[in-house]
Amino acid sequence: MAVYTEVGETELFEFMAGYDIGQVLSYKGIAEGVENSNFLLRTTGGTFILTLYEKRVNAGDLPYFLGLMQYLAGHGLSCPLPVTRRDGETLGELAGRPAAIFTFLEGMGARRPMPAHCRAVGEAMARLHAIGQGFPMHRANGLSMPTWRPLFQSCPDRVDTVEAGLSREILSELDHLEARWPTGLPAGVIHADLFTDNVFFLAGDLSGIIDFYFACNDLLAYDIAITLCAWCFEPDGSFNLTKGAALLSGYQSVRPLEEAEVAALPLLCRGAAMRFLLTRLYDWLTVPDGSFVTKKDPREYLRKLRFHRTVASAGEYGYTAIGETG
Ligand SMILES: Nc1ncnc2c1ncn2[C@@H]1O[C@H](COP(=O)(O)OP(=O)(O)OP(=O)(O)O)[C@@H](O)[C@H]1O
Ligand SMILES: N[C@@H](CCO)C(=O)O
Repeated sequence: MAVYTEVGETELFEFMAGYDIGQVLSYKGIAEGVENSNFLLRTTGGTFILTLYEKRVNAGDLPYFLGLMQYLAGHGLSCPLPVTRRDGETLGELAGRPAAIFTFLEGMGARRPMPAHCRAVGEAMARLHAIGQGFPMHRANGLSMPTWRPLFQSCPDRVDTVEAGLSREILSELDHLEARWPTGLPAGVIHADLFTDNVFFLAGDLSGIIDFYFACNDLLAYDIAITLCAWCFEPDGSFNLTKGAALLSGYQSVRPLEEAEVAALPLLCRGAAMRFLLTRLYDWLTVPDGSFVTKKDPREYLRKLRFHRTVASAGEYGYTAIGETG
């Protein structure tokens, strides 16, 4: 349940006086989500999402996240739009936390993604990348490749209790990634957490993208790698080539990949799997049981990493050059 901070009626009414979106009819905590406290807010002006930013989000990054959502929405990408207050700001303070209100997006995450969902998410990601080229702010990726070894080193000394030999496997993989991580590929704004719970569908069509709190500037193809990892594996751990092909062709219908990006894809997928393996591993070993933060199984990403290690070329993810048939 992601409501870490309770909000009293009086303080909410005071906060709402800064906005021009009508009288509060009701507000209710939202169970989903891990990082922040979210409330469904109904007013005489419509339905909104109220977000209170908790400790795991760096307040200094909020202008980038909110500015990005405003920019993307303003350029036709469907995502929550931060509502502007009477004083012209989008960020305020409520219950001692930075807080903002967003437009409500209809739809829900695809519980069992099909190839058509994968194609749609590929296309939407490419549009995000294309629009993001004009966004003037910059935020370094706080979970980029050089941060992975220190993150691993900060894990408690019990890594091998998750799986025998895991420390050794991670260290050898880090050596591999550090020696070969690509440079010079097209870069720009990436979502960096485009998992199935962050992409909404309505009546089969993609209705919007949420949760920009890992967005940053990094390699565009790294975002594709993250998304392939999140959308194209089956519950039994196998990679679904049809879904991979759909995601990549959806992406390429908007932005064709460069040869160097295609060549780097297997390595970027190993990196993406490592990033989520490590953050999940850290939480697994440090977050107390029964806390609000839902711990996700690091072994899911260990299995994905092992698969990517067997991949020799992007064709094994379903990639075909534009104009060729798969
Ligand atoms: N603009 C929106 N419109 C509709 N629903 C939303 C919107 N923003 C958030 N939600 C709802 O709130 C939930 C949590 O949002 P979000 O994923 O941004 O939270 P979070 O705490 O950053 O979580 P995490 O990073 O763990 O996914 C979503 O799953 C969705 O149900
Ligand atoms: N998407 C992340 C969690 C929060 O962003 C994961 O599945 O590990």
